[in-house]
Amino acid sequence: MGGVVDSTGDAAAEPLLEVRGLSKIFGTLKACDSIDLEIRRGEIHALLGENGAGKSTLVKMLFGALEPTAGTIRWKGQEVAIRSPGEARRLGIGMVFQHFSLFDALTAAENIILSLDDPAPVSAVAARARELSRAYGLPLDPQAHVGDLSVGERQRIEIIRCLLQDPELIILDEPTSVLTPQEADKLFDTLETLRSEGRSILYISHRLEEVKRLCDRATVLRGGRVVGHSDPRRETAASLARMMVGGDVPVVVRDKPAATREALLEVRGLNRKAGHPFAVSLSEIELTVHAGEILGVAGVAGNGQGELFEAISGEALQESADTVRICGHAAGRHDITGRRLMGAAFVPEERLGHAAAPFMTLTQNLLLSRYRTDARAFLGRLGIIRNAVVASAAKRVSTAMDVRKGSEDPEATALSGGNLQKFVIGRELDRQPRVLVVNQPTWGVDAGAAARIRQALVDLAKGGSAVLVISQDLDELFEICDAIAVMHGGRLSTPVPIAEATYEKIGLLMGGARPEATSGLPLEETV
Ligand SMILES: Nc1ncnc2c1ncn2[C@@H]1O[C@H](COP(=O)(O)OP(=O)(O)OP(=O)(O)O)[C@@H](O)[C@H]1O
Repeated sequence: MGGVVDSTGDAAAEPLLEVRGLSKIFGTLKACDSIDLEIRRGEIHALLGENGAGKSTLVKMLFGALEPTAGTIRWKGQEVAIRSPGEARRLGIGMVFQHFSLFDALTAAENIILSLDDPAPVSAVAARARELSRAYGLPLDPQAHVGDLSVGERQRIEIIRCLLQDPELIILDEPTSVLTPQEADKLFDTLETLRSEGRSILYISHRLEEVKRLCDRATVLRGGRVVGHSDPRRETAASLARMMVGGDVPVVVRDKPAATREALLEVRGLNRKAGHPFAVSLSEIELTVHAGEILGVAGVAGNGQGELFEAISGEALQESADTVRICGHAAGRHDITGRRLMGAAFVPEERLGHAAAPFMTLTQNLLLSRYRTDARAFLGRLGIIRNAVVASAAKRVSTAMDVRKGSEDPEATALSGGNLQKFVIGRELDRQPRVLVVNQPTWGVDAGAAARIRQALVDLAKGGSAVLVISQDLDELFEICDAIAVMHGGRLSTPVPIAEATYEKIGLLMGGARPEATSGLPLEETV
Protein backbone atom coordinates (compact mmCIF):
# COMPACT_ATOMS: atom_id res chain seq x y z
CA MET A 1 0.00 0.00 0.00
CA GLY A 2 1.19 3.50 -0.69
CA GLY A 3 1.00 6.54 1.48
CA VAL A 4 2.75 5.04 4.49
CA VAL A 5 4.49 7.60 6.59
CA ASP A 6 8.25 7.92 6.39
CA SER A 7 9.28 7.48 10.01
CA THR A 8 12.71 9.00 9.45
CA GLY A 9 13.68 12.64 9.22
CA ASP A 10 11.92 15.75 10.47
CA ALA A 11 8.40 14.59 9.75
CA ALA A 12 8.80 11.79 12.30
CA ALA A 13 9.57 14.23 15.09
CA GLU A 14 6.32 16.19 14.92
CA PRO A 15 3.12 14.51 16.07
CA LEU A 16 0.86 13.17 13.38
CA LEU A 17 -2.12 14.62 15.20
CA GLU A 18 -2.21 17.29 17.86
CA VAL A 19 -5.36 18.34 19.64
CA ARG A 20 -5.52 21.41 21.89
CA GLY A 21 -8.44 22.50 24.08
CA LEU A 22 -10.97 20.45 22.13
CA SER A 23 -14.46 20.69 23.60
CA LYS A 24 -17.92 19.47 22.66
CA ILE A 25 -21.00 20.63 24.48
CA PHE A 26 -24.41 18.94 24.09
CA GLY A 27 -27.01 21.27 25.60
CA THR A 28 -25.51 21.84 29.01
CA LEU A 29 -23.35 18.72 29.06
CA LYS A 30 -19.62 19.08 28.41
CA ALA A 31 -19.04 15.70 26.78
CA CYS A 32 -15.44 16.76 26.01
CA ASP A 33 -13.92 19.51 28.07
CA SER A 34 -10.74 21.14 26.76
CA ILE A 35 -8.96 17.98 25.69
CA ASP A 36 -5.25 17.94 24.80
CA LEU A 37 -3.93 14.91 22.96
CA GLU A 38 -0.94 14.05 20.79
CA ILE A 39 -0.60 11.05 18.56
CA ARG A 40 2.82 10.14 17.25
CA ARG A 41 3.59 8.34 14.06
CA GLY A 42 3.75 4.58 14.34
CA GLU A 43 2.25 4.32 17.82
CA ILE A 44 -0.76 2.52 19.20
CA HIS A 45 -2.30 5.05 21.55
CA ALA A 46 -5.00 3.91 23.96
CA LEU A 47 -7.92 6.16 24.81
CA LEU A 48 -9.36 4.99 28.11
CA GLY A 49 -12.30 6.06 30.24
CA GLU A 50 -15.45 4.74 31.81
CA ASN A 51 -18.75 4.72 29.92
CA GLY A 52 -19.74 8.26 29.07
CA ALA A 53 -16.25 9.68 29.68
CA GLY A 54 -16.28 11.28 26.23
CA LYS A 55 -14.13 8.89 24.19
CA SER A 56 -16.56 8.41 21.30
CA THR A 57 -17.37 12.11 21.21
CA LEU A 58 -13.67 12.95 20.95
CA VAL A 59 -12.97 10.51 18.15
CA LYS A 60 -16.10 11.55 16.26
CA MET A 61 -14.69 15.08 16.22
CA LEU A 62 -11.38 13.76 14.92
CA PHE A 63 -13.26 11.87 12.20
CA GLY A 64 -15.40 14.82 11.17
CA ALA A 65 -18.63 13.21 12.39
CA LEU A 66 -19.17 15.89 15.04
CA GLU A 67 -18.25 19.54 14.97
CA PRO A 68 -16.17 20.71 17.96
CA THR A 69 -17.58 23.50 20.09
CA ALA A 70 -14.05 24.84 20.69
CA GLY A 71 -10.38 23.92 20.28
CA THR A 72 -7.95 23.11 17.50
CA ILE A 73 -6.85 20.04 15.60
CA ARG A 74 -3.46 20.01 13.88
CA TRP A 75 -2.68 17.31 11.34
CA LYS A 76 1.00 16.96 10.41
CA GLY A 77 1.62 20.39 11.86
CA GLN A 78 -1.20 22.15 9.95
CA GLU A 79 -4.35 23.35 11.65
CA VAL A 80 -7.35 21.66 10.02
CA ALA A 81 -11.12 21.82 10.25
CA ILE A 82 -12.46 18.32 9.66
CA ARG A 83 -16.01 18.93 8.50
CA SER A 84 -17.02 15.45 7.40
CA PRO A 85 -15.82 11.85 7.44
CA GLY A 86 -15.01 12.30 3.75
CA GLU A 87 -12.59 15.09 4.66
CA ALA A 88 -11.09 12.97 7.43
CA ARG A 89 -10.50 10.14 4.99
CA ARG A 90 -8.92 12.50 2.47
CA LEU A 91 -6.49 13.65 5.16
CA GLY A 92 -5.65 10.05 5.99
CA ILE A 93 -7.83 9.38 9.04
CA GLY A 94 -9.91 6.20 9.02
CA MET A 95 -12.30 4.91 11.62
CA VAL A 96 -13.93 1.63 12.59
CA PHE A 97 -17.01 2.38 14.69
CA GLN A 98 -18.35 0.45 17.66
CA HIS A 99 -21.76 0.24 15.96
CA PHE A 100 -21.29 -0.95 12.42
CA SER A 101 -22.92 0.94 9.59
CA LEU A 102 -23.47 -1.86 7.11
CA PHE A 103 -26.51 -2.78 5.03
CA ASP A 104 -27.60 -6.36 5.71
CA ALA A 105 -29.08 -6.94 2.27
CA LEU A 106 -25.89 -6.01 0.43
CA THR A 107 -22.69 -8.00 0.05
CA ALA A 108 -19.45 -7.10 1.79
CA ALA A 109 -18.04 -5.67 -1.45
CA GLU A 110 -21.18 -3.62 -2.16
CA ASN A 111 -21.06 -2.19 1.34
CA ILE A 112 -17.45 -1.23 0.84
CA ILE A 113 -18.25 0.52 -2.46
CA LEU A 114 -20.91 2.63 -0.78
CA SER A 115 -18.31 4.13 1.51
CA LEU A 116 -15.78 4.93 -1.20
CA ASP A 117 -15.34 8.55 -2.09
CA ASP A 118 -14.38 7.53 -5.65
CA PRO A 119 -16.77 4.80 -6.84
CA ALA A 120 -15.16 1.74 -8.45
CA PRO A 121 -16.52 -1.41 -10.13
CA VAL A 122 -17.58 -4.22 -7.77
CA SER A 123 -15.07 -6.67 -9.23
CA ALA A 124 -12.16 -4.30 -8.66
CA VAL A 125 -13.24 -3.55 -5.10
CA ALA A 126 -13.76 -7.25 -4.34
CA ALA A 127 -10.28 -8.04 -5.67
CA ARG A 128 -8.69 -5.28 -3.63
CA ALA A 129 -10.62 -6.37 -0.52
CA ARG A 130 -9.34 -9.94 -1.03
CA GLU A 131 -5.79 -8.63 -1.34
CA LEU A 132 -6.07 -6.63 1.89
CA SER A 133 -7.78 -9.50 3.62
CA ARG A 134 -4.80 -11.74 2.81
CA ALA A 135 -2.15 -9.11 3.57
CA TYR A 136 -3.53 -8.26 6.99
CA GLY A 137 -4.88 -11.65 8.07
CA LEU A 138 -8.55 -10.65 7.99
CA PRO A 139 -10.46 -13.53 6.36
CA LEU A 140 -13.42 -12.21 4.37
CA ASP A 141 -15.63 -13.32 1.49
CA PRO A 142 -16.46 -10.12 -0.45
CA GLN A 143 -19.52 -11.81 -2.03
CA ALA A 144 -21.10 -12.76 1.31
CA HIS A 145 -24.28 -10.95 2.31
CA VAL A 146 -23.73 -8.91 5.45
CA GLY A 147 -27.00 -10.14 6.95
CA ASP A 148 -25.53 -13.64 6.99
CA LEU A 149 -22.32 -12.70 8.77
CA SER A 150 -21.34 -12.83 12.43
CA VAL A 151 -20.43 -9.64 14.26
CA GLY A 152 -16.73 -10.56 14.03
CA GLU A 153 -16.99 -10.95 10.26
CA ARG A 154 -18.83 -7.64 9.95
CA GLN A 155 -16.05 -5.97 11.84
CA ARG A 156 -13.53 -7.31 9.33
CA ILE A 157 -15.51 -5.62 6.53
CA GLU A 158 -15.34 -2.35 8.43
CA ILE A 159 -11.60 -2.71 8.94
CA ILE A 160 -10.97 -3.58 5.32
CA ARG A 161 -13.07 -0.70 4.05
CA CYS A 162 -11.07 1.56 6.33
CA LEU A 163 -7.76 0.15 5.02
CA LEU A 164 -8.87 0.62 1.42
CA GLN A 165 -8.52 4.34 2.01
CA ASP A 166 -4.86 3.86 2.97
CA PRO A 167 -5.14 5.73 6.30
CA GLU A 168 -2.21 7.03 8.34
CA LEU A 169 -4.29 7.18 11.51
CA ILE A 170 -6.81 4.46 12.23
CA ILE A 171 -9.32 4.97 15.02
CA LEU A 172 -10.72 1.77 16.48
CA ASP A 173 -13.65 2.03 18.88
CA GLU A 174 -13.89 -1.10 21.09
CA PRO A 175 -12.66 -3.46 18.38
CA THR A 176 -12.31 -6.61 20.47
CA SER A 177 -15.57 -6.44 22.38
CA VAL A 178 -17.21 -8.62 19.72
CA LEU A 179 -14.29 -10.98 19.19
CA THR A 180 -13.26 -14.28 20.73
CA PRO A 181 -9.81 -14.46 22.33
CA GLN A 182 -8.47 -16.10 19.18
CA GLU A 183 -10.02 -13.49 16.87
CA ALA A 184 -8.67 -10.76 19.12
CA ASP A 185 -5.18 -12.29 18.88
CA LYS A 186 -5.46 -12.18 15.09
CA LEU A 187 -6.57 -8.57 15.21
CA PHE A 188 -3.56 -7.68 17.39
CA ASP A 189 -1.27 -9.21 14.75
CA THR A 190 -3.01 -7.06 12.14
CA LEU A 191 -2.58 -3.94 14.28
CA GLU A 192 1.07 -4.69 14.90
CA THR A 193 1.59 -5.03 11.14
CA LEU A 194 -0.07 -1.65 10.62
CA ARG A 195 2.13 -0.08 13.31
CA SER A 196 5.25 -1.57 11.75
CA GLU A 197 4.26 0.16 8.50
CA GLY A 198 4.41 3.48 10.36
CA ARG A 199 0.66 3.92 10.72
CA SER A 200 -0.76 5.21 13.98
CA ILE A 201 -3.69 3.73 15.82
CA LEU A 202 -5.98 5.37 18.34
CA TYR A 203 -7.40 2.49 20.29
CA ILE A 204 -10.47 2.67 22.52
CA SER A 205 -10.98 -0.34 24.75
CA HIS A 206 -12.35 -1.31 28.13
CA ARG A 207 -10.21 -4.43 28.15
CA LEU A 208 -7.23 -3.29 30.11
CA GLU A 209 -5.16 -6.44 29.76
CA GLU A 210 -5.11 -6.01 26.00
CA VAL A 211 -4.27 -2.32 26.35
CA LYS A 212 -1.24 -3.31 28.44
CA ARG A 213 -0.23 -5.86 25.85
CA LEU A 214 -0.70 -3.76 22.74
CA CYS A 215 -0.51 -0.03 23.38
CA ASP A 216 2.52 2.24 23.57
CA ARG A 217 0.83 5.10 25.44
CA ALA A 218 -2.52 5.79 27.04
CA THR A 219 -4.62 8.89 27.65
CA VAL A 220 -7.30 8.57 30.30
CA LEU A 221 -10.55 10.57 30.24
CA ARG A 222 -13.00 11.07 33.06
CA GLY A 223 -16.09 13.27 32.88
CA GLY A 224 -14.94 14.71 29.54
CA ARG A 225 -11.50 15.79 30.80
CA VAL A 226 -8.04 14.29 30.45
CA VAL A 227 -7.13 12.97 33.89
CA GLY A 228 -3.85 11.30 33.06
CA HIS A 229 -1.37 9.92 30.57
CA SER A 230 0.49 6.72 31.19
CA ASP A 231 2.62 3.97 29.77
CA PRO A 232 0.19 1.04 29.98
CA ARG A 233 3.02 -1.47 30.09
CA ARG A 234 4.07 -0.07 33.46
CA GLU A 235 0.56 -0.22 34.90
CA THR A 236 -1.59 -3.09 36.10
CA ALA A 237 -5.13 -3.60 34.84
CA ALA A 238 -6.29 -2.58 38.33
CA SER A 239 -4.26 0.64 38.38
CA LEU A 240 -5.57 1.60 34.92
CA ALA A 241 -9.14 0.87 36.05
CA ARG A 242 -8.65 3.03 39.14
CA MET A 243 -7.42 5.89 36.97
CA MET A 244 -10.51 5.53 34.77
CA VAL A 245 -13.19 5.38 37.45
CA GLY A 246 -11.40 7.43 40.10
CA GLY A 247 -11.67 4.64 42.69
CA ASP A 248 -11.67 0.88 43.15
CA VAL A 249 -13.79 -1.25 40.82
CA PRO A 250 -16.41 -3.34 42.67
CA VAL A 251 -16.06 -7.11 42.77
CA VAL A 252 -19.06 -9.30 41.95
CA VAL A 253 -20.30 -11.02 45.09
CA ARG A 254 -21.70 -14.48 44.52
CA ASP A 255 -23.17 -16.36 47.46
CA LYS A 256 -23.59 -20.07 47.22
CA PRO A 257 -26.09 -20.63 44.39
CA ALA A 258 -29.59 -21.29 45.64
CA ALA A 259 -30.65 -23.44 42.67
CA THR A 260 -33.76 -25.57 43.08
CA ARG A 261 -34.92 -28.37 40.83
CA GLU A 262 -37.70 -26.23 39.39
CA ALA A 263 -36.95 -26.05 35.68
CA LEU A 264 -37.92 -22.59 34.41
CA LEU A 265 -36.36 -22.73 30.97
CA GLU A 266 -36.26 -26.00 29.06
CA VAL A 267 -35.19 -26.64 25.50
CA ARG A 268 -35.71 -30.15 24.15
CA GLY A 269 -34.56 -31.49 20.79
CA LEU A 270 -34.31 -28.07 19.18
CA ASN A 271 -33.47 -28.35 15.51
CA ARG A 272 -33.46 -25.39 13.18
CA LYS A 273 -32.46 -25.36 9.55
CA ALA A 274 -30.19 -22.51 8.52
CA GLY A 275 -32.42 -19.85 6.98
CA HIS A 276 -29.78 -18.79 4.47
CA PRO A 277 -26.46 -20.08 3.13
CA PHE A 278 -24.30 -18.44 5.79
CA ALA A 279 -26.47 -19.15 8.81
CA VAL A 280 -25.82 -22.04 11.19
CA SER A 281 -28.28 -24.92 11.56
CA LEU A 282 -29.11 -25.86 15.14
CA SER A 283 -28.99 -29.51 15.91
CA GLU A 284 -30.59 -31.39 18.82
CA ILE A 285 -30.10 -28.63 21.37
CA GLU A 286 -31.01 -29.62 24.92
CA LEU A 287 -30.76 -27.35 27.91
CA THR A 288 -32.40 -26.74 31.23
CA VAL A 289 -32.02 -23.76 33.52
CA HIS A 290 -33.46 -24.17 37.00
CA ALA A 291 -34.69 -21.50 39.37
CA GLY A 292 -31.70 -19.83 41.01
CA GLU A 293 -29.28 -20.96 38.32
CA ILE A 294 -27.09 -19.14 35.78
CA LEU A 295 -26.16 -21.23 32.77
CA GLY A 296 -23.49 -19.82 30.46
CA VAL A 297 -23.21 -20.51 26.73
CA ALA A 298 -19.68 -19.98 25.46
CA GLY A 299 -18.52 -20.28 21.87
CA VAL A 300 -16.62 -18.76 19.00
CA ALA A 301 -18.79 -16.19 17.16
CA GLY A 302 -20.85 -17.64 14.33
CA ASN A 303 -21.42 -21.10 15.81
CA GLY A 304 -25.15 -20.67 16.22
CA GLN A 305 -25.39 -18.47 19.31
CA GLY A 306 -27.48 -15.88 17.45
CA GLU A 307 -29.75 -18.60 16.02
CA LEU A 308 -30.15 -20.12 19.51
CA PHE A 309 -31.11 -16.74 20.95
CA GLU A 310 -33.71 -16.25 18.20
CA ALA A 311 -35.17 -19.70 18.81
CA ILE A 312 -35.44 -19.26 22.58
CA SER A 313 -36.71 -15.69 22.43
CA GLY A 314 -39.43 -16.45 19.90
CA GLU A 315 -37.95 -14.39 17.08
CA ALA A 316 -37.97 -17.76 15.34
CA LEU A 317 -40.83 -20.16 16.12
CA GLN A 318 -40.45 -23.91 16.56
CA GLU A 319 -42.53 -26.61 14.91
CA SER A 320 -43.47 -28.16 18.21
CA ALA A 321 -44.76 -26.11 21.13
CA ASP A 322 -42.89 -28.33 23.61
CA THR A 323 -39.44 -27.66 22.14
CA VAL A 324 -39.14 -24.57 24.33
CA ARG A 325 -40.85 -24.44 27.74
CA ILE A 326 -40.88 -21.30 29.85
CA CYS A 327 -42.04 -21.54 33.48
CA GLY A 328 -43.78 -24.81 32.62
CA HIS A 329 -45.66 -23.41 29.58
CA ALA A 330 -45.13 -24.84 26.12
CA ALA A 331 -43.70 -21.77 24.37
CA GLY A 332 -42.40 -23.08 21.04
CA ARG A 333 -45.28 -21.64 18.99
CA HIS A 334 -45.38 -18.31 20.78
CA ASP A 335 -43.66 -15.19 19.53
CA ILE A 336 -41.44 -12.96 21.65
CA THR A 337 -44.40 -11.14 23.23
CA GLY A 338 -46.10 -14.43 24.05
CA ARG A 339 -42.95 -15.68 25.73
CA ARG A 340 -42.54 -12.43 27.63
CA LEU A 341 -46.08 -12.85 28.93
CA MET A 342 -45.03 -16.25 30.31
CA GLY A 343 -42.45 -14.48 32.49
CA ALA A 344 -39.37 -14.36 30.31
CA ALA A 345 -37.21 -11.41 29.28
CA PHE A 346 -34.72 -11.23 26.47
CA VAL A 347 -31.74 -8.97 25.77
CA PRO A 348 -30.31 -9.39 22.27
CA GLU A 349 -26.70 -8.79 21.27
CA GLU A 350 -27.15 -5.57 19.34
CA ARG A 351 -28.34 -2.83 21.63
CA LEU A 352 -28.85 -0.07 19.06
CA GLY A 353 -31.41 -1.03 16.45
CA HIS A 354 -32.39 -4.38 17.95
CA ALA A 355 -32.66 -3.94 21.72
CA ALA A 356 -33.48 -0.24 21.43
CA ALA A 357 -34.91 2.00 18.71
CA PRO A 358 -32.17 4.62 18.20
CA PHE A 359 -34.35 7.68 17.70
CA MET A 360 -36.89 6.98 20.40
CA THR A 361 -36.34 8.23 23.93
CA LEU A 362 -35.52 5.88 26.77
CA THR A 363 -39.07 6.17 28.07
CA GLN A 364 -40.53 5.37 24.64
CA ASN A 365 -38.15 2.43 24.32
CA LEU A 366 -39.24 1.12 27.70
CA LEU A 367 -42.88 1.38 26.71
CA LEU A 368 -42.22 -0.28 23.36
CA SER A 369 -40.74 -3.41 24.92
CA ARG A 370 -43.05 -3.65 27.94
CA TYR A 371 -46.47 -2.30 26.93
CA ARG A 372 -47.90 -5.82 26.78
CA THR A 373 -46.28 -7.32 29.85
CA ASP A 374 -46.94 -4.20 31.93
CA ALA A 375 -50.21 -3.27 30.22
CA ARG A 376 -52.08 -2.68 33.44
CA ALA A 377 -49.43 -0.35 34.89
CA PHE A 378 -48.49 1.45 31.67
CA LEU A 379 -51.82 1.65 29.84
CA GLY A 380 -54.39 1.34 32.59
CA ARG A 381 -57.83 -0.13 32.01
CA LEU A 382 -58.73 2.30 29.25
CA GLY A 383 -55.62 1.52 27.24
CA ILE A 384 -54.32 5.09 27.37
CA ILE A 385 -50.60 5.56 27.91
CA ARG A 386 -49.87 6.65 31.46
CA ASN A 387 -46.87 8.81 30.65
CA ALA A 388 -45.97 9.58 34.24
CA VAL A 389 -45.87 5.89 35.20
CA VAL A 390 -43.72 4.94 32.21
CA ALA A 391 -41.39 7.89 32.80
CA SER A 392 -40.98 6.97 36.44
CA ALA A 393 -40.17 3.36 35.46
CA ALA A 394 -37.51 4.66 33.04
CA LYS A 395 -36.10 6.81 35.82
CA ARG A 396 -36.09 3.86 38.22
CA VAL A 397 -34.15 1.79 35.67
CA SER A 398 -31.61 4.57 35.11
CA THR A 399 -31.05 4.98 38.84
CA ALA A 400 -30.80 1.25 39.54
CA MET A 401 -28.24 0.74 36.78
CA ASP A 402 -26.43 4.08 37.19
CA VAL A 403 -27.17 5.09 33.59
CA ARG A 404 -25.26 8.31 32.90
CA LYS A 405 -26.95 10.61 30.41
CA GLY A 406 -26.90 14.21 29.34
CA SER A 407 -30.60 14.94 29.82
CA GLU A 408 -33.57 13.46 31.67
CA ASP A 409 -34.93 11.38 28.80
CA PRO A 410 -32.56 11.32 25.81
CA GLU A 411 -32.98 9.33 22.62
CA ALA A 412 -31.27 5.93 22.84
CA THR A 413 -28.71 7.01 20.26
CA ALA A 414 -27.54 9.91 22.48
CA LEU A 415 -26.36 7.51 25.18
CA SER A 416 -22.83 6.19 25.22
CA GLY A 417 -22.68 2.50 24.24
CA GLY A 418 -22.10 1.17 27.74
CA ASN A 419 -24.79 3.33 29.27
CA LEU A 420 -27.34 2.18 26.71
CA GLN A 421 -26.41 -1.43 27.52
CA LYS A 422 -27.00 -0.76 31.22
CA PHE A 423 -30.39 0.75 30.38
CA VAL A 424 -31.46 -2.14 28.16
CA ILE A 425 -30.53 -4.75 30.77
CA GLY A 426 -32.06 -2.69 33.56
CA ARG A 427 -35.29 -2.31 31.56
CA GLU A 428 -35.69 -6.09 31.52
CA LEU A 429 -34.48 -6.67 35.10
CA ASP A 430 -36.96 -4.11 36.34
CA ARG A 431 -39.73 -6.59 35.51
CA GLN A 432 -38.07 -9.18 37.76
CA PRO A 433 -38.49 -11.81 35.02
CA ARG A 434 -38.53 -15.45 36.10
CA VAL A 435 -36.40 -16.30 33.07
CA LEU A 436 -33.78 -14.00 31.54
CA VAL A 437 -31.94 -14.81 28.34
CA VAL A 438 -29.19 -12.36 27.51
CA ASN A 439 -26.74 -12.35 24.62
CA GLN A 440 -23.37 -10.62 25.30
CA PRO A 441 -24.44 -8.71 28.44
CA THR A 442 -21.36 -6.54 28.84
CA TRP A 443 -20.29 -5.84 25.28
CA GLY A 444 -18.54 -2.44 25.27
CA VAL A 445 -19.17 -1.86 28.94
CA ASP A 446 -16.49 -0.47 31.27
CA ALA A 447 -15.13 -2.48 34.19
CA GLY A 448 -17.27 -0.77 36.82
CA ALA A 449 -20.48 -1.01 34.80
CA ALA A 450 -19.74 -4.62 33.80
CA ALA A 451 -19.44 -5.51 37.49
CA ARG A 452 -22.80 -3.82 38.10
CA ILE A 453 -24.50 -5.75 35.28
CA ARG A 454 -23.00 -9.07 36.39
CA GLN A 455 -24.02 -8.40 39.98
CA ALA A 456 -27.57 -7.68 38.78
CA LEU A 457 -27.67 -11.04 36.93
CA VAL A 458 -26.35 -12.84 40.01
CA ASP A 459 -28.93 -11.11 42.20
CA LEU A 460 -31.74 -12.00 39.80
CA ALA A 461 -30.77 -15.68 40.00
CA LYS A 462 -30.44 -15.43 43.74
CA GLY A 463 -34.03 -14.23 43.86
CA GLY A 464 -35.11 -17.47 42.20
CA SER A 465 -35.01 -16.68 38.48
CA ALA A 466 -33.33 -18.76 35.79
CA VAL A 467 -30.67 -16.91 33.78
CA LEU A 468 -29.14 -17.97 30.48
CA VAL A 469 -26.08 -15.92 29.52
CA ILE A 470 -24.64 -16.23 26.02
CA SER A 471 -21.22 -14.61 26.06
CA GLN A 472 -17.90 -14.61 24.29
CA ASP A 473 -16.23 -13.34 27.42
CA LEU A 474 -14.98 -16.43 29.22
CA ASP A 475 -13.89 -14.44 32.28
CA GLU A 476 -17.46 -13.26 32.62
CA LEU A 477 -18.90 -16.76 32.36
CA PHE A 478 -16.45 -18.13 34.89
CA GLU A 479 -17.28 -15.28 37.24
CA ILE A 480 -21.06 -15.65 37.36
CA CYS A 481 -22.21 -19.04 36.03
CA ASP A 482 -23.08 -22.30 37.78
CA ALA A 483 -22.30 -24.26 34.62
CA ILE A 484 -21.00 -23.51 31.13
CA ALA A 485 -22.10 -25.20 27.91
CA VAL A 486 -20.37 -24.54 24.60
CA MET A 487 -21.89 -23.90 21.16
CA HIS A 488 -19.97 -25.34 18.28
CA GLY A 489 -21.25 -25.91 14.74
CA GLY A 490 -24.85 -25.45 15.88
CA ARG A 491 -24.61 -28.03 18.67
CA LEU A 492 -24.55 -27.37 22.37
CA SER A 493 -22.31 -29.39 24.66
CA THR A 494 -23.48 -30.86 27.91
CA PRO A 495 -23.02 -28.15 30.55
CA VAL A 496 -19.80 -28.39 32.51
CA PRO A 497 -20.41 -27.57 36.19
CA ILE A 498 -18.32 -24.56 37.15
CA ALA A 499 -16.35 -26.56 39.72
CA GLU A 500 -15.12 -28.84 36.92
CA ALA A 501 -14.71 -26.16 34.25
CA THR A 502 -11.29 -24.90 33.25
CA TYR A 503 -10.35 -22.47 30.48
CA GLU A 504 -8.62 -25.34 28.68
CA LYS A 505 -11.62 -27.59 28.83
CA ILE A 506 -14.04 -24.91 27.64
CA GLY A 507 -11.48 -23.79 25.03
CA LEU A 508 -11.28 -27.34 23.66
CA LEU A 509 -15.04 -27.53 23.35
CA MET A 510 -15.03 -24.15 21.61
CA GLY A 511 -12.53 -25.58 19.16
CA GLY A 512 -14.83 -28.52 18.39
CA ALA A 513 -13.97 -31.29 20.86
CA ARG A 514 -16.81 -33.85 21.02
CA PRO A 515 -19.57 -32.09 22.94
CA GLU A 516 -21.39 -35.27 23.95
CA ALA A 517 -18.29 -36.67 25.65
CA THR A 518 -17.49 -33.87 28.05
CA SER A 519 -19.76 -33.95 31.05
CA GLY A 520 -17.65 -34.48 34.11
CA LEU A 521 -14.90 -36.19 32.13
CA PRO A 522 -11.27 -35.33 32.58
CA LEU A 523 -9.69 -33.21 29.88
CA GLU A 524 -7.90 -36.03 28.04
CA GLU A 525 -11.17 -37.82 27.38
CA THR A 526 -12.75 -34.87 25.67
CA VAL A 527 -10.45 -34.71 22.67
N1 LIG B 1 -25.57 13.21 20.35
C1 LIG B 1 -25.57 13.40 21.67
N2 LIG B 1 -26.46 14.21 22.26
C2 LIG B 1 -26.44 14.41 23.61
N3 LIG B 1 -25.56 13.85 24.45
C3 LIG B 1 -24.64 13.03 23.91
C4 LIG B 1 -24.60 12.76 22.51
N4 LIG B 1 -23.58 11.90 22.28
C5 LIG B 1 -23.01 11.65 23.48
N5 LIG B 1 -23.65 12.33 24.46
C6 LIG B 1 -23.30 12.33 25.88
O1 LIG B 1 -21.93 12.69 25.99
C7 LIG B 1 -21.29 11.95 27.04
C8 LIG B 1 -20.07 11.25 26.47
O2 LIG B 1 -20.50 10.18 25.63
P1 LIG B 1 -19.49 9.30 24.77
O3 LIG B 1 -20.32 8.44 23.87
O4 LIG B 1 -18.49 10.18 24.15
O5 LIG B 1 -18.82 8.42 25.93
P2 LIG B 1 -17.80 7.20 25.80
O6 LIG B 1 -16.63 7.55 26.68
O7 LIG B 1 -17.51 6.92 24.39
O8 LIG B 1 -18.63 6.01 26.47
P3 LIG B 1 -18.74 4.42 26.11
O9 LIG B 1 -17.53 3.77 26.67
O10 LIG B 1 -19.97 4.00 26.86
O11 LIG B 1 -18.90 4.29 24.62
C9 LIG B 1 -22.34 11.00 27.59
O12 LIG B 1 -22.86 11.55 28.77
C10 LIG B 1 -23.39 10.93 26.51
O13 LIG B 1 -24.67 10.69 27.07
